[in-house]
Amino acid sequence: MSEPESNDPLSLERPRGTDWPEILAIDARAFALPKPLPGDEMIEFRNRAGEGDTVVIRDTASDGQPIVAVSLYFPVPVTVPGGGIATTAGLSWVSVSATHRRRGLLRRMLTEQYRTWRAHDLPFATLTASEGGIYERFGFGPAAFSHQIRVEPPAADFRTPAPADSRVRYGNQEQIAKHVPAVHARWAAGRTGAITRPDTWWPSIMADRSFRRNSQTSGLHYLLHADGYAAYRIDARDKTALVGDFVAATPQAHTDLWRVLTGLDLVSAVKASIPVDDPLPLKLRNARAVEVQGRSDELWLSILDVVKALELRTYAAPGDLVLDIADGFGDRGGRYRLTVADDGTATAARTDDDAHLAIDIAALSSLYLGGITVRQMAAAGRIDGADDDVALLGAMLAVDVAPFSGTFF
Ligand SMILES: CC(=O)SCCNC(=O)CCNC(=O)[C@H](O)C(C)(C)COP(=O)(O)OP(=O)(O)OC[C@H]1O[C@@H](n2cnc3c(N)ncnc32)[C@H](O)[C@@H]1OP(=O)(O)O
Repeated sequence: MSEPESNDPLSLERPRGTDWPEILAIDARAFALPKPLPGDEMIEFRNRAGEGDTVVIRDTASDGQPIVAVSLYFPVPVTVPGGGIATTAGLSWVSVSATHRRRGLLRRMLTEQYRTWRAHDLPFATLTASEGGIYERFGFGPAAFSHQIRVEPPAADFRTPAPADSRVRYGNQEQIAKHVPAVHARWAAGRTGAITRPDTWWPSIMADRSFRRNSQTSGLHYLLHADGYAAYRIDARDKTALVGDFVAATPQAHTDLWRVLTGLDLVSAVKASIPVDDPLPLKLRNARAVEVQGRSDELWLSILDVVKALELRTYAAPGDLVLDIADGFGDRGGRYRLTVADDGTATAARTDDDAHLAIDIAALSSLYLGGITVRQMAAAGRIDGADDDVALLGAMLAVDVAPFSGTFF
């Protein structure tokens, strides 16, 4: 679709094949990166982008009609409470030229992307955010979180004795290619909030493309375990091991892999991003050996189709509530009845009945995976209703595992 308006030189369009080098250049500039992706990386990226939809805004009044903004989404599978895997619209590469910022171009692109998502019946949109203040106005809320940790190997004293065999081996290329995507998919299917990486993402990850590292770091070392893997690189400047991926489908794999990582000789510290409820500190005699240096919002979520989204997950307690949802951006606002049966499955429907609770779509999206509790949200004044109804919604939405996505996109 192309929509040049009569006197508006800024035209929202789908890109032409020849636009991609310019799109990548705009993106690198907007994200303050040193340079755009070269040859092979551009092709891999285009293959990913081709699975969704890209929009650009062209300044038709300028010489050469430069592209001044870009936004795209690709399908991103996310595991929801109960184990279902939902295809979400993964918004990414959102860039507006410094010359055209704060003139509504992001809003215009998102309005078009939102229209496309609704036309494709997608239940959610997701993103990883560059800044925390941008996306709530469009109905996104932070929904999964991670801890950035630092462990000094000598301080990591496991409560259990080391086995005679570590059960972990460094993998060669062939072993990595065979094992890693399969065990990642197995792990992701069992972890709320996890992203199952589409096939088109793996070539770039396996090739360890330049944008994934800097000139001071080694390539990725893959530690393989029957039920997991860890991929880390060494930063030569301070001899730290930077864990890029840590995937353990069983508690034993988690212990075995961490034991090897925290046993790396000549390494000053191991740094990783882990779920906020990761058991690693509890496996050590001194939990403070795992120093939490930061907490990030990993994955943002926006419920696009309230009925579909509410019915996709399962719930921890039965109940019946009418939610009055506010939406300042899209078409999601209104009252919905959520009814959860004894087996934890739900039905949802629009209703004219009186509401028990009022909440906006971004706050509900933040609660959806269980990364923020209803009690926290209510304490922040972002749910309105009687205490009993707040408590009931809290019991219904409760999860026993903190959501963790494990993939930046
Ligand atoms: C999913 C991702 O890709 S995250 C990456 C986002 N991109 C980047 O960070 C790259 C660098 N930044 C940019 O390219 C641009 O500054 C963007 C994309 C963040 C914003 O684009 P703009 O065209 O300037 O935004 P636009 O003018 O449409 O603003 C829309 C609204 O968001 C607000 N907004 C825009 N940027 C920000 C920000 N950084 N922080 C807070 N609010 C913001 C505006 O005030 C406006 O609010 P309103 O409509 O409610 O009054």
